[in-house]
Amino acid sequence: MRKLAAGNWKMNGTSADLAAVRAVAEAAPGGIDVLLALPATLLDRARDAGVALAGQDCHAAAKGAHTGDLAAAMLADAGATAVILGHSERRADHGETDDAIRAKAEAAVAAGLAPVICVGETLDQREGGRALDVVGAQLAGSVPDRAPGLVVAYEPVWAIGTGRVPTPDQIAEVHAFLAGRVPAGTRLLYGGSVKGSNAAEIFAVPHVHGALVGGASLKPGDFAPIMQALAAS
Ligand SMILES: O=C(CO)COP(=O)(O)O
Repeated sequence: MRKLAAGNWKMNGTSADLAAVRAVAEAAPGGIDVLLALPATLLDRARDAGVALAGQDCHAAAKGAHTGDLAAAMLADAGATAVILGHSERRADHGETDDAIRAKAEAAVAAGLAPVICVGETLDQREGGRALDVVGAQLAGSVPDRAPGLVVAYEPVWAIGTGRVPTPDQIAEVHAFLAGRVPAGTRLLYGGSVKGSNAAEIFAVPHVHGALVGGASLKPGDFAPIMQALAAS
């Protein structure tokens, strides 16, 4: 299975950052896939930068009266080949449910986009011993029956943007659990405070096929060592 280094720029990036997209493309080592989930406003302008692109959300409908939303086919038309769905920030900020995420994923598949579906427990849920129950329910509820190119990202909410990273054993437990529940060929990414300094340790964990990187994907100098660690893993 080809490994995948994915960057999630979240609500960051303007035309001034297109040079960073090109720099990531240039720094990408051979042998791994690299994917940047840019703000939708940059997708079309980055389509010739030499790196695969993803959206960060899409609507479940193909078109229509949904002010401010984007259809999966619009993202594909702008150059995306994948879309992140069900990120914990969207689950929290927009009240996205597993049902809604599954409907979006079905729309993404219909438009030819690979869905990158995020799951992950909060700190309360982990401390309550419910991490596997939570990610298992999110997975069962949000992954469609048919999803070519499916990627699942395990992103513990308490590790996102905090500098806190689960132990390799904690990541291994969740990834082994997910590996037993996803279709064959599904890549499993870890996300949450991945940096150049911890990437090699994370990529050595069984059933970790790459990373979904937030903050450290914004600067090519931070993302390059993560890509290199993945290529070397
Ligand atoms: O949410 C994330 C990627 O989707 C992770 O963000 P950080 O790498 O900034 O912790």
